[in-house]
Amino acid sequence: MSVSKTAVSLQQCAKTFGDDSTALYPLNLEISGGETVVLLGPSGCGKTTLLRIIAGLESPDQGGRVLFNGDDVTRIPIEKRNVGMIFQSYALFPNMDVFDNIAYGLRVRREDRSVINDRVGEMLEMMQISDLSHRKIDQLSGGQRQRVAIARAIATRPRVLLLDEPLAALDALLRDRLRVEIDSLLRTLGITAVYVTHDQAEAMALGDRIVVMSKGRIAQSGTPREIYYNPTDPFVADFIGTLNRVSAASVKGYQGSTPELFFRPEDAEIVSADSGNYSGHVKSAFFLGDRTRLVIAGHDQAEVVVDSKHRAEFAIGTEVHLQMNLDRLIDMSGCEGGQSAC
Ligand SMILES: Nc1ncnc2c1ncn2[C@@H]1O[C@H](COP(=O)(O)OP(=O)(O)OP(=O)(O)O)[C@@H](O)[C@H]1O
Repeated sequence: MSVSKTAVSLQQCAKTFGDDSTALYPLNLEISGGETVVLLGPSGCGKTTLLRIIAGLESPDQGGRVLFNGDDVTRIPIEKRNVGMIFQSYALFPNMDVFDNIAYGLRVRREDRSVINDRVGEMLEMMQISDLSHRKIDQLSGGQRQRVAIARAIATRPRVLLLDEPLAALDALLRDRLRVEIDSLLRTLGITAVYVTHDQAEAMALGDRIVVMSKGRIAQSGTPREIYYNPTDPFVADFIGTLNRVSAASVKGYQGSTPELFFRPEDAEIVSADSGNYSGHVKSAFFLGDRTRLVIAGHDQAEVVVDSKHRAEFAIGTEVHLQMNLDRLIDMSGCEGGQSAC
């Protein structure tokens, strides 16, 4: 990532629909040039509303301001903000072919024919759809349509690219492939991007920074690693990945003073009966191919999730022993409201 000074700045942006439906409480967010910021959170937390405020499709409530490279664009409509948008639903023109869809924004700007031809050619090549140039949109697969939508959004070289769950409608394999391509595209072009998703894996893979939202507020903002290993908000701790919580007294060999210990599934392994520092019995087991995800009812009444790489099957009720890596415990002391709130 090559980031430069602030490209997008949201200042005290709030949004209330009608009299009392608050989608966003006043929030501040600075996005650097070239940075990919992922807005992550459950349905209804305000991600799309925030994206629409950046786009100019919604105005923030009185007092909120949106700045692009230091210029106040709060009152400037979407068509004059030079943003590119990509939605889950593609939003392509069905009566035009692929070439004309990609060329659309350039034509609106009255670019020269040669500029349009060159730029569309470049986009077709970049998205590997040159052979589809004269196909109609309804003759394309979902993945191909999304490639066209991406090409169309970046053809005008937008100041900010806004993506709202662009991969949500695609099957898992295609989603993975396009995610890799979007990542390399954003990095190659150095575009400032804001990407909305409720998919953690997508957020982790694509974000230089993840902004986790909850009920119209920013719960935490940080790099994927910061968010995963140092959650500072109870909601984030719960929402990102799986976090196990056991009583310290039930863990053999633990000598610290914390009453409860928190750890990720990957930081414990199933070991033989005479070893390990924690035990319980198998409550459920899900075979996932490369591993089996086990839910273990601990002897301290905790419910613990771990992954086994063993090929053996685990019958419900089997006694299992875990070795939890005590050097990799998640420190929840920074969690607002203390551990009891987490
Ligand atoms: N035009 C509108 N009128 C009234 N309420 C709205 C409007 N748009 C959004 N809301 C409300 O604002 C809240 C935030 O919606 P928003 O679409 O931003 O959430 P989201 O996090 O993007 O959710 P999802 O992941 O389901 O798309 C929701 O409670 C929603 O019902």
